[in-house]
Amino acid sequence: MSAHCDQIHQPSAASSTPRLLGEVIRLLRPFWRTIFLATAAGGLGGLAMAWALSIINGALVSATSAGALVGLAGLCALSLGGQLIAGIGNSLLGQRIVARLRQDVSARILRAPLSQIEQMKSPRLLAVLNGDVEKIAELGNHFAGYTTALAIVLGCLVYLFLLSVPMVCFALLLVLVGGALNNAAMSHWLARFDKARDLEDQLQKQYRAIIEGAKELRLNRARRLNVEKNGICDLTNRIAALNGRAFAIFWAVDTISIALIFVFVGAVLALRPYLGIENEAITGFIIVMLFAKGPIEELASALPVFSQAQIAFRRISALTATLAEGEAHVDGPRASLRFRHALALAGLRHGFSDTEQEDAFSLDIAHLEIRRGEVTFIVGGNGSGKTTLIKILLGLYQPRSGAVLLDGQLVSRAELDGYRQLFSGVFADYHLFEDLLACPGGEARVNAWLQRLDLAKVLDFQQGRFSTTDLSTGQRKRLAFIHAVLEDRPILMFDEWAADQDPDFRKLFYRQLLPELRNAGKTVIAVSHDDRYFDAADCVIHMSRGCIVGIERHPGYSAGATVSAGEQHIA
Ligand SMILES: Nc1ncnc2c1ncn2[C@@H]1O[C@H](COP(=O)(O)OP(=O)(O)OP(=O)(O)O)[C@@H](O)[C@H]1O
Repeated sequence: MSAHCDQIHQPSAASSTPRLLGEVIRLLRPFWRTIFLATAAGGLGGLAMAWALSIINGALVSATSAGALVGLAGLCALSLGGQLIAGIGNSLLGQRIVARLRQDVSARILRAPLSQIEQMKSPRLLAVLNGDVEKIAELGNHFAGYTTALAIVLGCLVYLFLLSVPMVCFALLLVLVGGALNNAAMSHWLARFDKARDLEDQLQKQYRAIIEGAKELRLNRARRLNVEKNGICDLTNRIAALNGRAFAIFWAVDTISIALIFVFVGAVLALRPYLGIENEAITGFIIVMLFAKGPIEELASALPVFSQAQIAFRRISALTATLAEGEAHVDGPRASLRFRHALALAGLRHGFSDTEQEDAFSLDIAHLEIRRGEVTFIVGGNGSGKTTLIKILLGLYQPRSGAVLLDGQLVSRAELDGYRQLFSGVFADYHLFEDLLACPGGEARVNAWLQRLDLAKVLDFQQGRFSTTDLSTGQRKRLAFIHAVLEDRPILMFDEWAADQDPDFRKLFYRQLLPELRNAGKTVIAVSHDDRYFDAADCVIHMSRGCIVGIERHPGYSAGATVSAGEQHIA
């Protein structure tokens, strides 16, 4: 165990945002073989197509030999084969990149400090996980088509070059004009896509409100109309208008670019007598230009998709940079810590605001000890800091200053994940999982608990899973209790667990379950507002405005007095 308190509790330094290009290279590097194969196959396919066009062009102006036809068939096969390999390769690549992005963002969220996740709020995280990654997936799905189109256009340019150098220069000039137009327009549509993406974060919040606030919104018509009109409708209309304008700019420029091809073809036809170029070259040009129009349009249509993917990638990159620090100890060697005597906090100070405002909440605890094998209640008014204290005790928040001590020794950063494994519990805003990862005592033990907490009639447990979590509020919390107990950790934490229970279960919790846990050698930390049961604790810590204002010990309290040996189920 480390002897340096500041090792644990220093807030991590903010990492600089990694450069976008670096991120792209990092993402693509593992797939370089697929990228190389798909690009080479696509390029070969495009060149073969251009060569085939040259044979078709030759055949139009002169007699066709059998050998030329066989060559044409071979080139068509090569072109199709190349396109097939490029298509499959790029599709697989796109999907693997999306899978990797999803894994990467999820892994960073899983490793981020809890305070960071709480600060970011779920709508922002969900917008990245769902919206932004989907935008990249969209690009991935179309990527094969784009690379094949690019290969065909490049192949056509090579063929045009072989036909007539001055005319290919003229064609390149048109490409440059088209490119410059697109480039100038791109900043306009990018700005609109970017603004629309900002609004997507707000839209996620509204989605959350209409799902999580379903009851309230049905009871309150004014609020429902407000969410519908000023929230959803307004935001979706603004997003649609921004995206619509961006696409309108794109289509205007796209039309001009395609018009340039017709201008070119028209100019060649009109100026044919004056150009002094052979007929074969002229027909070749026109065939190639008309043939390449499709792939050119496809490439142009890729620009907004690329722009949106670029914005999405920037968002993902910004999120991953924010979460980059992570909690290295989460992946460190598994230290199995033992809890023998007591947990303690010393010189602890924690707040949520970066500025030291006078009225900002601050938790200040000079010293606190939680003894092993005791039931400790943390009590106090709303907002007095009970849950914050719990999160620090469980190693979920890194306090601004001060130390968390396990059996008198500081818990180092490297040990923090191991330290957290000493606890299980039910938070006030708990999440209920449907499965049990481990089940010491087997199904029989789980079923006994379901019977005891009157849940056996509404669900059962088979093959490591509970049949449902669609239960009443009190039933869900009882199921969460079973999860916590079956994890068999030395310390159990309950944050206002009994608040949702009927009087019988409340009594069962305070008068039977807690004493049984205590008798089984467990340490229990419970946040409670049930003052009529405060006597069920060995120690009651009273909190007010972030400070401990009193510690009440009940030395005469004995669980054995309330639970007879025959009634003890937990041990
Ligand atoms: N994630 C957070 N970000 C900013 N402030 C927070 C956060 N969590 C809690 N607070 C603030 O910290 C203070 C203490 O909150 P805490 O949840 O610890 O109180 P509590 O004693 O558990 O209250 P209750 O009895 O209502 O559950 C409150 O004033 C609250 O506004």
